[in-house]
Amino acid sequence: MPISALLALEDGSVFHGQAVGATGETVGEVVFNTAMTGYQEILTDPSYARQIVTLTYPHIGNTGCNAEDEESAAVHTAGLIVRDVPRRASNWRSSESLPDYLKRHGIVAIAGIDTRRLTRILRDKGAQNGCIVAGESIDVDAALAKARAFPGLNGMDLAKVVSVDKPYGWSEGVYNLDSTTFNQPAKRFKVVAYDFGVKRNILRLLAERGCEITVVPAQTPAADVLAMKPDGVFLSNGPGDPAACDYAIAATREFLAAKIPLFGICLGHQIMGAAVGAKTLKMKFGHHGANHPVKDHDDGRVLITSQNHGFAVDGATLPSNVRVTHTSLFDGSLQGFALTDRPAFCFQGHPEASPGPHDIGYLFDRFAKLMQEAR
Ligand SMILES: NC(=O)CC[C@H](N)C(=O)O
Repeated sequence: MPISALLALEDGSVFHGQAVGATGETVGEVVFNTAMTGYQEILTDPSYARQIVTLTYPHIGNTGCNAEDEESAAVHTAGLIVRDVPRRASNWRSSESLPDYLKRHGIVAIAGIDTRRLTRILRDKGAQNGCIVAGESIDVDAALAKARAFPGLNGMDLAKVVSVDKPYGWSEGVYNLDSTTFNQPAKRFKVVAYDFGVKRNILRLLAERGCEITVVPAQTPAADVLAMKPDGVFLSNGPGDPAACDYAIAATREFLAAKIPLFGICLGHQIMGAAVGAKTLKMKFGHHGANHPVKDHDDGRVLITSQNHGFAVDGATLPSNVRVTHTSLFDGSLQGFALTDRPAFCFQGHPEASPGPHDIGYLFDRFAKLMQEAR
């Protein structure tokens, strides 16, 4: 007999389904992601902390789970919602089924609900706070009350929560063709990467460009980083509200003043936006998927990108020493900018996403070029 599960949203919607992960309960902000593959990368992306993800693609778990596709050492999503988990996983790399993987990581998940209805609610009303309960006895009213009691992500500083305690080094490049060992590229640049919830493939793509990387905790003061005399500083992706990361915004201002090459991705982009004086805002339902068209204003190309953000930098509030480099063709929102008087630029989407489109991977080359030119 399957174990029952329930999803309750703050707007009063209730969905009945079956448990496909751990039993228990979880609360968070419910968001939808339109990627057809990459569920394991999504689950282990620290940017999803305190968020419950529903996938719009109906069959999730087809290729099972493996040890290589993890974007961090833990599952960070607060919960998972899917339409259907296939009974058998089939892939040569699969070492565990998705339900077993979720149970082993203690992640509460629900399947068998109408994810199209759920996604329409999230599109119409905006991301909703929600609660999943999985187990033998479920109290609907208690689940609704828990969904409503979740404070929401506005004002929540989660970067320092998911970050590391101590600095560590990273030198692995991308996977070799055997898919289990890594390339070890020659090192040309010393880079300090702030871990606000960094994904491993970002570090791999930096290493692939010749970066010898020291990953540092989110609250590392800029003076400590500058004392390491890096060629460049990287600001990572991460969960929560960028405006709450005052320590990171202050550090970024110091890096800008020092004219050190600077590259930010997603939360890092938002932190750079706040550092130059722009406002950040909460989007209605955000961008979460692997097929988002983005225009590069330098050459007019349209690039397909991976995205995962619920906050954004308000393009109307950028100062005059900023050049907009990328715009979303879904909603016209700001996707990237560069400073005109500093070697600093950033991107809102995920140029490293794997699996996912590689169109925007040239941004890593741009960072390497900035560091080369600064020598
Ligand atoms: N992927 C990220 O870095 C997300 C940034 C931020 N937490 C947001 O939701 O917009």
